[in-house]
Amino acid sequence: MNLISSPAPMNWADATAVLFDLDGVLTPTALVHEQAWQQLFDGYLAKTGHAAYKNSDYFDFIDGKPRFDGVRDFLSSRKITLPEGPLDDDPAHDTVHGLGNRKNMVFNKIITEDGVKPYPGSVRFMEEALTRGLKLAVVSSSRNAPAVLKAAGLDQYFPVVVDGVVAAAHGLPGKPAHDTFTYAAALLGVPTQECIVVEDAVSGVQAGHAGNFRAVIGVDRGAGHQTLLDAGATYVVSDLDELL
Ligand SMILES: O=P(O)(O)OC[C@H]1O[C@@H](O)[C@H](O)[C@@H](O)[C@@H]1O
Repeated sequence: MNLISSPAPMNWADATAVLFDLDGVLTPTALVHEQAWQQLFDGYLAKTGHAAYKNSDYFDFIDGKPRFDGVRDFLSSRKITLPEGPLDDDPAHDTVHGLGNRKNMVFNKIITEDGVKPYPGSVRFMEEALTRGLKLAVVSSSRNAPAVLKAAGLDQYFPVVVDGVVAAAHGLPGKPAHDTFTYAAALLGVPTQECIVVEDAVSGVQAGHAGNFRAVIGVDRGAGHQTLLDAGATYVVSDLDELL
């Protein structure tokens, strides 16, 4: 068990890049994902007569994973097996892809109506990294990452974005596997040992821990400090502002 508490200020020595998760790290959109998943499974479970969805289901089975892995892992926690269906399956269909696409409609409706404002502390941390000459990448499970970055006005900061679409196109396994972070480091041309990973989800912290990275900063937006430490975070903060 890792019990190191957060250093303040941040020790940037020997780091040349920061690999940021997006939803829940740079933008509060993890909450929108959480809400969209809840709406999806509230409807599906009530219709099919299963026990109701719990808040903890998101953190236990879905948080930080690629969309369809989230569907599969939640369904298997309830011992429900559904056909996969085609990737672009009709959101009305009760298949893995149909359910995932149904959730995506809810997510996009909320983002379109409400817009996206980044966490101010994360923007300050990102700017500090840039001032120090570090390279930046976003590594997100989400297929919506480019649209969310644009809506938040952050797209120009990130020359490398490894999202759910890029991962699928290159056959990279999603978080908790480290491969998407490792791929982003390669695209930046930086050795993984010089990269700092920043993550809010257990699956994302596990991904950072599984790779050979310099440090994994856990940002606790609801997963729990100790849970993130146990998943392999080097240290955990409530907001990246604490490190400046
Ligand atoms: O459905 P999308 O937008 O492709 O992405 C799914 C996942 O994207 C991640 O970034 C979120 O942290 C997850 O919790 C979410 O479920």
